[in-house]
Amino acid sequence: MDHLPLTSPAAPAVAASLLPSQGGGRVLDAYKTALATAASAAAYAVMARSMARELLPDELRAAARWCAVFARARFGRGEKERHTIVIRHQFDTGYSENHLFDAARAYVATRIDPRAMRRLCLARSRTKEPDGSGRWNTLLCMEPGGSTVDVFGGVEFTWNCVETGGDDKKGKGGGGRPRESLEVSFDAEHTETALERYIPFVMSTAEQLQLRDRALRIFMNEGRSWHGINHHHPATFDTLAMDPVLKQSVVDDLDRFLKRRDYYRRIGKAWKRGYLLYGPPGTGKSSLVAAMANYLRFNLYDLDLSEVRLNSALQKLLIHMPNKSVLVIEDIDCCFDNAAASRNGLDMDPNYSSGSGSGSDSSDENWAQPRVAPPKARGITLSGLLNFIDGLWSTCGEERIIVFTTNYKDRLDSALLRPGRMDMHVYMGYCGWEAFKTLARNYFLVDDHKMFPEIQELLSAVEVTPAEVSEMLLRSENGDVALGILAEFLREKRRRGRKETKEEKDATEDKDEEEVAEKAA
Ligand SMILES: Nc1ncnc2c1ncn2[C@@H]1O[C@H](COP(=O)(O)OP(=O)(O)OP(=O)(O)O)[C@@H](O)[C@H]1O
Repeated sequence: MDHLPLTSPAAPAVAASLLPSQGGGRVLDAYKTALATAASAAAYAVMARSMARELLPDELRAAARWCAVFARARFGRGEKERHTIVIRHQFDTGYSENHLFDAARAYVATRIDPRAMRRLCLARSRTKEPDGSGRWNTLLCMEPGGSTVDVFGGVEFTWNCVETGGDDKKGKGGGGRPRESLEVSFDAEHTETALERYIPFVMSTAEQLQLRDRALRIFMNEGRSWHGINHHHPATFDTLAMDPVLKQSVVDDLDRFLKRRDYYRRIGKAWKRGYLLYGPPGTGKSSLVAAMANYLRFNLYDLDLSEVRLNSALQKLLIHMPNKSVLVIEDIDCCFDNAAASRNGLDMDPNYSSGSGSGSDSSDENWAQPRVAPPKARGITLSGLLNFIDGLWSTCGEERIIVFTTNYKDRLDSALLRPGRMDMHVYMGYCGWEAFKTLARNYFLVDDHKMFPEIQELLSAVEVTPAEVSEMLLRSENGDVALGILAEFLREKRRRGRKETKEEKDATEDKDEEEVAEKAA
């Protein structure tokens, strides 16, 4: 076999530099021999590669390639320095728990592939809520000796579960029992990423998981403190009957808010967001608040201002609200006393004409008529509340939502409607066709029905709240029957509406005639 020609452009230069002035003949020979040997080795390698390509099946070549990569990774790793962060279950004294260990364990549980583990530990614990109720948590953990790999920002982090100790010597607080640790290892060059980005990410992910799993609570004010009970309101954005575009815009707004911690810091604003929900009673304002709390997994703080007598009490309540919570003040239009009532020390405003009390009365068609008002806050003012929310309160906490609800947006103090005060105004209106379809799907799992065309037409002709529709749909478990009841209810509403319009028209005509007669007389 012929040797390959020596075509390397470097060769003549190298050869020239090797040419000594005397005895150069032997050196030159040796150089030529070396080059010829190298060239033939290269030629053999090329030939072997092309033979392998022809003779070996694809699978075998892929396996060989994998072995090469594995060997490189395995033996190459030895060359790289590895660093390890040890997260002990307990500190050395053995008395205090290491919360980072719990966070890491919860995080690693989400990264374990059970199929890749020969031994797994399954733990179930019951957490006691302050109201005495219990909650079960199930966690998949690694057993000592277990290992799993996580990739973050392109960097590989290897988690190991390690058990140490376990001898009979009763260490201080350790009781001689083995101690479990989680260790995370990575290439030394990624130490900064590990400490500054990965570990904070592990902790925030664990916090999110904990938020997701925790039982939500609703707190109500009594005197100067909050009292909470578990919050099981079933409303979610899926069950809420409202205009789909508006619903999506509320969800998007909440999502944006959650992601904007750094943004709020950068622009120097408190990380809070205000929503004003308005519309007739029974249109779902309270349900929307519950859906928001369920969506965010935030606890609800339902502030009854009639219980608050002094500004100092209000401030104490607000300061004691933790982060990640929703503050709701319902019927804000009737929370603050007017000056006259204040002077008289009255709790009730006889001229009150809000349609809503503390709960909703869906069948009340006279919601705009005068009623007995709920007690009002005395000693505190709306501007005092708003100033506190915008001022001190916003500096002592973050990630908070404030919701005000009202049946009468037009009666609200201009201070509340000022741009920048309530970030989003959401109108909760009468039940439209899309909202009805959500209710029908919720109640009877139907997307279509022979009665739908008539109901659609009736809904466009009458004003009916989602609460009224829900009430009709609840009257029977049989969808055909319930939709029939609803259609009859809507027909009756339309009949009454027409009659009232006719009576009003007749009355106006009578009045006009009377006036004409009087003028003629
Ligand atoms: N948009 C809606 N979607 C689903 N259910 C609704 C909706 N609106 C009302 N409901 C039903 O009616 C009940 C009362 O509604 P909700 O209390 O949310 O209305 P509201 O507008 O807050 O009334 P109020 O102004 O009187 O406080 C809810 O528990 C729910 O069953």
